[in-house]
Amino acid sequence: MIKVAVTGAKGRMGNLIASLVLQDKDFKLVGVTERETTGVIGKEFSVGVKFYSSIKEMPEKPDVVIDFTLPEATLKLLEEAKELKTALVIGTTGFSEEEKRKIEETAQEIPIVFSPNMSLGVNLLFKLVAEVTKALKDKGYDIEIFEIHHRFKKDAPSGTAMRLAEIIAENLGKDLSEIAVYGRKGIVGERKPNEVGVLAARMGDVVGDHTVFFATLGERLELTHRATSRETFARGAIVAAKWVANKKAGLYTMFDVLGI
Ligand SMILES: NC(=O)C1=CN([C@@H]2O[C@H](COP(=O)(O)OP(=O)(O)OC[C@H]3O[C@@H](n4cnc5c(N)ncnc54)[C@H](OP(=O)(O)O)[C@@H]3O)[C@@H](O)[C@H]2O)C=CC1
Ligand SMILES: O=C(O)C1=N[C@H](C(=O)O)C[C@H](O)C1
Repeated sequence: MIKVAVTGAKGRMGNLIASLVLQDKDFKLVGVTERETTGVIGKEFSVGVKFYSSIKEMPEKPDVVIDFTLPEATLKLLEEAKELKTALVIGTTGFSEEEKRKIEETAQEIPIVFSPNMSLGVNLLFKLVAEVTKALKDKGYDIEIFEIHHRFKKDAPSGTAMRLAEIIAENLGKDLSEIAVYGRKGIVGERKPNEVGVLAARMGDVVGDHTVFFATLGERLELTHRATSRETFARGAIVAAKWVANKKAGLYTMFDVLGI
């Protein structure tokens, strides 16, 4: 039985994941967290499972913590997980480069699965985009990334769009900070050959759409993934938690978990 804790359990992802953990016979949910100020600390999430403000307060030490919150909450969690020697599954997005380095450092001491998107479809999209970028490099194709998410999303562009941009830059042999263009306005001039546009829209209840365009004069290739339910991410996180529970320290992605 794997002991699991879920952070941000009042949130869209945290709530769904904690519910799936409760239904899974391989897991025991030992506690969930929320912000100290929410007024739920000490109250029951479900029968026998309480809200805590830290994983350190839980009556049983979790083997794995699943985290879909905010960067500031994840950074605090890194310290606590290091102290308790607990594995982590991090789905949170919106980290700065420095914050990502902190995750890498912590993974020298504990096993961490870190991925901006836990769905199989998006992880295949990552592979496809790498292949197509390599194949079209230096052949005059413009590459642009579009993403759409629900009106409640806090970070932009999405973590997935940023990962797509990194994959494209890696496969072009370029530094992303030198080629990324985040939106356009005014007399910006003609498009430069190596620009990679990253554009974010926010509307309604869109779960998560990502398209990468490869366009040249006379044709356009579009690779699109549309998530229609958050279960696709939540189920990916559950698979990752089972996978990482007995791994040695290291930084892993969903490629490792899914074996793709
Ligand atoms: N990797 C993936 O596959 C996916 C990643 N995500 C990412 O997951 C994250 C969460 O998304 P979503 O569930 O929609 O967001 P929500 O805002 O619905 O949920 C986040 C939850 O975390 C809580 N929280 C904030 N700070 C703390 C803290 N210090 N301790 C405990 N809980 C805290 C929030 O509370 P409060 O409301 O008070 O701030 C909220 O309940 C985002 O970064 C999103 O991009 C989302 C879907 C898939
Ligand atoms: O906030 C969301 O909802 C999502 N966030 C992730 C991201 O930023 O890439 C993944 C997914 O698209 C949903």
